[in-house]
Amino acid sequence: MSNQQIPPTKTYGPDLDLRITDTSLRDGSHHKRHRFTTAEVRDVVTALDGAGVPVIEVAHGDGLGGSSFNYGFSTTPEQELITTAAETARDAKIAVLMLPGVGVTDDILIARDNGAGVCRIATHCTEADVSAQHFGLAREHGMETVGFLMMAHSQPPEVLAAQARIMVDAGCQCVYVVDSAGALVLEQVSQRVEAIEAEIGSQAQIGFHGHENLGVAVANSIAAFRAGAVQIDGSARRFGAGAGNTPVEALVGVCDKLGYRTGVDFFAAADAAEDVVRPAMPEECLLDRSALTMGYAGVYSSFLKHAAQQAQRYDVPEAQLLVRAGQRKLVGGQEDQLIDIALELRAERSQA
Ligand SMILES: C[C@H](O)CC(=O)C(=O)O
Ligand SMILES: [Mn+2]
Repeated sequence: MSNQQIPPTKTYGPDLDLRITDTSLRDGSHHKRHRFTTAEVRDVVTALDGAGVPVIEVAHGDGLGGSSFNYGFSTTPEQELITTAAETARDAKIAVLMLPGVGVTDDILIARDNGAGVCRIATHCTEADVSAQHFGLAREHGMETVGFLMMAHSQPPEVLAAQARIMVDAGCQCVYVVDSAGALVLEQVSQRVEAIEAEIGSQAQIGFHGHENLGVAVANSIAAFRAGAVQIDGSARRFGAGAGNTPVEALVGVCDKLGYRTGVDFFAAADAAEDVVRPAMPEECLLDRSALTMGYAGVYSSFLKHAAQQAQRYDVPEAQLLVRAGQRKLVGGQEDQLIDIALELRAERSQA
C-alpha cells in the first residue's frame, strides 16, 4: 500500500479495494460474432481464474437469449458455454448478462442451474423499470445481482441516479454506470458515480463498465473507483465491442502502481491476455476511425460490426453511418435502423 497516493473513498471489502469482472467471454462475443467454442471458454476461464480474476462473465454478446437473426446466431448455445465455464472455474464466480425482452426469466434460472452465480440485468439508462422482476427472481434463487444502466453518456447524472434508485429498490446489489459508447471522459464518469452514490448511499454498490473508443477506459475506470465505484469491468486484451473494453491486464497494472488491491496477478493476467485470449480473438480490437467515431458520436459499441456490414452492403461510408446513428440516439435493440440510415445515405448520394 506504500504507493497509494489517493486512498479510495470506498472499498469492495476487507481484502479487495475493487472487484474486477472480466467480460471478454460476453462483450468479446460481439467482436467474435458470437462464435465462441467450449474449448475457448475452458482455456480462457482457466487462465483468468488462475490469474485471480474474481468474476468472469459468459453469454451471447447481447445477453441470454441474444442468439437470433437480429443480433447474430451463436455457434455454440450460450448455456453450454456457461456450463463449461462454471465447471472449469475453481475460484471465480461466473456471471451472466440479460436484457429483459431479449432474454426471459427462464433463461436466468437455467443459467443459475448451469452454475452462474451473478445475474447482471441490463437496460437502456432511462428504462430501469423493466428490470424490476428480474432482480427479485435472481435474489430469490440465491444469485448476486448487478444492474447495467447502458448508454450512460446519454443522460445527465441526476437521471442516472433516479434510475439507479429503481434498480436498487427492486433488489439490485450493484448499479453499473455503463459507458456503452465509450463516450464518457473522466469527470463525466465520476460525476455520474457521485450522483448515484448520493442517491443510494450504502444500500448497494456502484460499478463501471468502460469501452476504449476514445482511449481513456483505464483512466475512466480509475476515476469511477476514486468516486466510489467498487466493481469494475474489463476484458483481457480489450476483447469487446467497438475498440474493446478496459484492458484488464493494464487496469491491474495501473491499480498495482496506485496501491489499489484487485487480487489479480499482473503477470498472470498479461500472460492470459497474450497467450490465451488473443488466440481466441478473430483480430485485435482496433482503436481505428470507426471505433473513434463511435466514442466521439456516442454510438453503442456493439453496433460496430452491424454498421460495417450495412456500410458494405449498401456501399455507403461507415463513419457517416455511425455519425447518424449517434444523431438519432439509437439504443441497443435498434440495430435494424442502421439499414434505414444506410438507405437514407444512398438516396442522398443518388440525388446529389
Ligand atoms: C448488451 C451490451 O453489449 C451491454 C454492454 O456491454 C454495453 O452496453 O456496453
Ligand atoms: Mn460493453
